[in-house]
Amino acid sequence: MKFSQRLVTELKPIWEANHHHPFVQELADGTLDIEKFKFYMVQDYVYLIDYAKLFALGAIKATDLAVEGKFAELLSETLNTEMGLHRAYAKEFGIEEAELENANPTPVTLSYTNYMLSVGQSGGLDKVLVALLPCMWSYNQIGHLLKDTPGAKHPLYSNWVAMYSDDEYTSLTNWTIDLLDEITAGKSEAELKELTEIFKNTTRYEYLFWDMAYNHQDWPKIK
Ligand SMILES: Cc1ncc(C[n+]2csc(CCO)c2C)c(N)n1
Repeated sequence: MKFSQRLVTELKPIWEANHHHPFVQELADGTLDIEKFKFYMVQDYVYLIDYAKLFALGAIKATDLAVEGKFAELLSETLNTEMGLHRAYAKEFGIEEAELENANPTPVTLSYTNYMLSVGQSGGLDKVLVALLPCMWSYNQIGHLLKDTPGAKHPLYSNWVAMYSDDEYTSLTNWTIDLLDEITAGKSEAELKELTEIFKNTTRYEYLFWDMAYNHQDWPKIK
């Protein structure tokens, strides 16, 4: 069995919880409170600044030129296309670019990005991939799930849905899944277990990220 299939089977309940989170459901219905979406956008921008560095780590750990080039493409895609969407939203909300860039990460954002970067730095390409994949893969799935919902026609949320259900993004996600399957073929059960644990953690962080945004979870206000 391909490693990616094993991940889907083992982590199905967490994937489903992510897809059914009220933030995602209300985005689909087009009923999501705009203040929650704004809070999410700012945190996601700060998140992406660090997340993009995982693609740079992928390029560092790549053992052939084609893979190194693809990670460079993913890095550029994130910094320009994906974060471009966030900058456009921020402009619409009257949030300055500097404010976006200098926003304070919440405990969940900080913990999620630090976890991925520390795992990515500590191992080989396999660890970089399991750390970064739930993020790409789950958004691509959510993008497709939301494609035919009221959210896809919502004046504000339609661009978000279009971005994550886009064919180019789907093919980048599939390329990453295939690469993981390729480099994990023949690994021992102990190695696969360790990789599954990392994948599980970042999948759970995805849930926490929706939850943080939905509930505006931030640092305690202590003067
Ligand atoms: C918390 C969080 N998780 C996943 C994504 C989605 N995402 C991040 S990088 C990337 C690859 C292409 O740029 C994708 C799809 C997000 N934005 N925020």
